[in-house]
This record gives sequence, C-alpha cells and structure tokens, in this order.
Amino acid sequence: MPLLGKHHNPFFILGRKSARHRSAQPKHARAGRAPVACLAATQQALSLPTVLEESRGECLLQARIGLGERGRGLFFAPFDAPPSDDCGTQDIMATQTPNQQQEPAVLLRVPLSCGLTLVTGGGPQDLQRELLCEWQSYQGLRLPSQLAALLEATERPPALRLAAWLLWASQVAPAEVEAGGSEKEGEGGVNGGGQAPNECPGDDATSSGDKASCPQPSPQQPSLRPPSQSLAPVPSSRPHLLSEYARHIMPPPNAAASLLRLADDQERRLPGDARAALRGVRMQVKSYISELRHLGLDWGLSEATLWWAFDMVSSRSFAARAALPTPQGPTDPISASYNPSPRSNLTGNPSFADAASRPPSALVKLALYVPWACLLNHDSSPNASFEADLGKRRFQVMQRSSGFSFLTTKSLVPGEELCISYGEDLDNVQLAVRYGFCTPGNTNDRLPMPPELVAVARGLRRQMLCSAAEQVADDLSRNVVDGAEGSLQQRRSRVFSAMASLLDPVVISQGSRSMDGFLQGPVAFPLGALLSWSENAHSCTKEREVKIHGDDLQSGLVSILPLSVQMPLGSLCLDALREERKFMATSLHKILQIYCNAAASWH
Ligand SMILES: C[S@@+](CC[C@H](N)C(=O)[O-])C[C@H]1O[C@@H](n2cnc3c(N)ncnc32)[C@H](O)[C@@H]1O
Repeated sequence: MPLLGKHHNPFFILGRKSARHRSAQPKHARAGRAPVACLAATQQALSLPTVLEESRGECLLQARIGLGERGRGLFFAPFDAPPSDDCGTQDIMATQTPNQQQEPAVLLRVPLSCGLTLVTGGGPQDLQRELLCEWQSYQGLRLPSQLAALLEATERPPALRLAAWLLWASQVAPAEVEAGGSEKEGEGGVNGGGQAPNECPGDDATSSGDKASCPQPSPQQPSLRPPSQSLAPVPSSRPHLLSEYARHIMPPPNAAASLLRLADDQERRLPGDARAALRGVRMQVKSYISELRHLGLDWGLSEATLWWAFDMVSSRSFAARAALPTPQGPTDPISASYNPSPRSNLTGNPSFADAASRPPSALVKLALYVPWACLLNHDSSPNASFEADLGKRRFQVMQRSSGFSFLTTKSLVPGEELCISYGEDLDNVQLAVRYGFCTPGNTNDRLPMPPELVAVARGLRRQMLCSAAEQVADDLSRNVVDGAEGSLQQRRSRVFSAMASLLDPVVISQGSRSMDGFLQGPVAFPLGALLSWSENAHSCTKEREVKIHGDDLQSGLVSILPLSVQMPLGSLCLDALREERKFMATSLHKILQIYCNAAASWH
C-alpha cells in the first residue's frame, strides 16, 4: 500500500496555486490590507517574490509574517478569521481549499522536500538516500555527487552537512541553473516540462548514487518513497526556492543572527562564561569550514558566506525525532513526534547538538531546515510545538496547551504571535551564542554558588538533620517514660514527619528589610530558599527571584528565577547578557550575606 498515495497526500491537492486557493485566502490577505497603526511595521515588511508565493501553495499555513516584540515572526491568521488590526504585515498563508477538512490544531504544515532534511541518527540505511531522491524530484535539481556523498554520510556532523547543503541549494545551484551550467534540462535540472524527475542523489558518472542503487520497494518492507505520480508537477521556478528564501527570508550574510561572527571588541563585552562557550562553537565552525574547503564543497564562496551558512544552521534549523512509517500505513503524527527525552523539543541547533543523546532505535533523529517554520520565534511558554512526520513526509507546527495545564488548550487569538520553545533547558548564554538574544530572568540560568555559601549551607543542613533526629529521639524516650511508646507505625510516621519538615523551606525572614533596605518578601533556607526583592536603580525597576534548591546546595549552583521580558535583539543583547550576569552575581552576594547572618544567629 503506498504511504503517500494520491488521496493521502495533501500537497497533491494543494500543489498548484489556483483561483480556488486565492479565493480561500482571508479577505485581508487578498486585499493586502495594512492597518494604520502598523505602518512602521508595514514599511519594513518583505514583499515575497512569486517563487515564495508559489511554495506556500503547497503548504498549509495559518499564519503570516509580522513584526512583534521579538522582532519578525509568525502571527496566527486562521483561515476563517475576519480581518484583524494586528501588526502582521505580510500575508503568506491561507491555502486551504473550501472542500478540504481542516485540523484546527495544525498551524503550519510544510512538505519535507520544500526544505532540507537530514537523517542524523537511527532509521534504515537507505532512508537518507530516499529523502534526497524525493528532494531532487521536488526541487527539480540534481545534487553534485560529492555533496550527495556528504549528505548520505549520516554519521558526519549535522551542522557540516546542513550548511553544505544550504550553501549549495541557496547560493550555487541557482547560479548554475541560470548559467545553463552543470544541471541539464530534463535531466534533473530545471524541470521545464512540468514532470517530476526521479533522480537519485548525485546522478552522474562518478556518483555512488546511480539509479540502480536507488531504494526499491521490497515485499517485506514497505517503500518509504512515495510514487512519483503523487508528487505535484515541479514549477519551472522551483530550483530557485531556497535561494529566494535566502535572499528574502533569511538574514543577509552581513547581518548577525547568532553570536558566531561577533567582532572582537563586541566579544570582550560578553561575560566570561559566554565568551568561553562562543569560542568553543567558533572553533567548531572553523574546523567545519576547512573541511568544506578540503572536500571542495565551499564552491569558492566567500568566508562571510560560509560563516553565514553556519549562522543560519545554528539559529534557524530544527532538530526533531520521528517514528518510521509502519507497514500498516503512515504513523500517527502525534506518536511520531513522541520522545521521552526532555530535550526532544530542541530546535535550532542540530548543528552543535550533543551526540550523546542518541534516539531510541525506533525513532529517527533528523536535522531540518524548514521554510516558513524557520520564522518561528522562541518563548519559554510556547503556544506551539512542532513535529516531523516521516510517513507523510511533512513538518507540522501545532497549537500547544499553555502554562501548566496539559489538559486545556487556550484558544489562539488571530494576530497572536506563534512561538515555539527552542529548548526547555537553554540558559541565556546558550540562547545568546546560538540565537543572538537572551531573556532576563531565564529560569535555566545558573551561577556557581560561592564556596563559602555552599559550606555554610552544608553545615546548616547537617545541623538541622541532627536536631531533627534529636527531636525524634526525645519524643520516643518521653513516650517510653510515659509507658506509651506507640506502635511501630506511629514511631515511623513521627520520624517521617520530622524528616519531611526539613524539606519545607525554613523561613528566616518574612517581609523584612535587609541592611540596604530593599529586601521584600520571604527568605527561606536552607533546603528551599526563595528571595524576592525589587531594586530601584534610577528610573528602572527590576524584579527577580533567586532560588536555591536542595540539589543546588550540593552542586554549588544557584538559579535565578523569571522575569519574562524578552531582551532587545542584536548586539544589544550583549549588554543585556552582561547586565543580567552582573545582577545575578550581585544577588548571589546579597543572599550570601543574609544567609551567613542567619546562619550565625542560629548557632
Ligand atoms: C528561527 S529564527 C526566528 C525568525 C527570526 N525572528 C527572523 O526574523 O528571521 C531565530 C531568530 O529569531 C530571533 N528570536 C527568536 N526568538 C526570539 C526572542 N524570544 N526574542 C528575541 N529574538 C528572538 C533571534 O534573532 C534568533 O536568532
């Protein structure tokens, strides 16, 4: 049974931009309406070229590009919504045909072949080759053999492979096609005839990927490859798709997206830990670039363009895991994306990702560049999540339940920005280095706790454990004297409740003021410590919570709790990051003073 038959493939239905599509667009999309309040944003908006317009015809996209507090992003624009006065400035969406059943939870759906998909772990050996075959058919391009060989080397670093592919697809192939170079019409180059070519990676005399080695369906194992007739005809402009993305959607080579290409004087403004992290990543990129040169895959492009590709991979690619399609049919997309690891929702950085976290064998680990989805900004409480579906060969962004409730889903409001989480455990240093921004009060931020605080905390903890034990012993001995020792059960519960009390924060100061007069709220030590204060420095008010966990006392780390305002973009984030670290260090120092005073009074 074909996994992507005519009737299963939404992209077949949506494959052509037709009058029907246009009439299905929201009214405001058709009218190109720009609210007066959003004039400034409108002026900065992109005008999408035809090829990008065409590509959206094959995607399901209930959003549009706009400018918000996080800069440019994607904003919810449901198919049936009336015109809104939000700041969304560029319609890219609404391709639903009137007779098509719409899953309301799906916000974006993009065919994998529209972007770049790499297998980085798991899956059958020929999966990568199949994906490359499909990509070539879809894009109407033929991969050079040496690039195909690198892309098929699933054990090689994902960043290296993705950057090489992105460089070729966005910078080299279109120029070759235009110059009538290596890509020949009708032979995997421009598909002027509207046929879907079915070439294999690197189809040329030297390639390891000749037609004979293309995966063939076997009776036992279902083919992962869709029949060619289910692919939409390739528009002649398709080969330029990724170059158009690069030109119109991705930041240009002279604009920094991550901190990868920070100038030396800017780097000096980073806190020490961020500088060290950045240095490590830069060294890695340098080695990847020399490898690209060695392999002849730098295509003579400038140093800046090569760094740009790694910048894009770092800040705009996804890491995802997907289940393989089963012989019974396509996998359920929800289970396909299920991943028991808390790091499963990582995005953005398959590049420098830890090789340590290998997926369970049933899941395939992927690195992807996904058009449109690459416009999603980060929020630590995201309203959207993503998944790759290998069965249906698509990438989806779905509405996600908000806050702590996993049962209720808050309705999205038209014009609301769609945000995903780039990773639940990213601290500000990682955010800054990989993505070029940071969020004040990031809950993942940690500062090493001064050793004297760790020592005091440990001493205090020991002291409390001893006194609890004494209390229990006292209780028991009194009971013995009274002749009412109680059952074993009662004795146990007394011991347990005494121990449990240790797990509660011990409030040593409530609503009091510290020596410098700005402490507010409870201070609790030693197993849970919570301190919140507001600091008035000139006109700016800061609010932070500093939390010390029992585990942190052991590990000597302290976390700073949230103030979820996004930091400004660009190099301003350097100052923000430095200020944030400074603030954390000062906070920690103040805690230390309070803590030591408290500890002294307890002795
Ligand atoms: C995947 S892209 C998102 C789209 C991007 N805003 C754009 O216009 O191309 C990631 C980049 O968006 C920006 N970004 C994402 N989330 C952000 C946030 N919460 N605050 C500030 N900038 C953010 C950063 O520049 C980051 O490198």
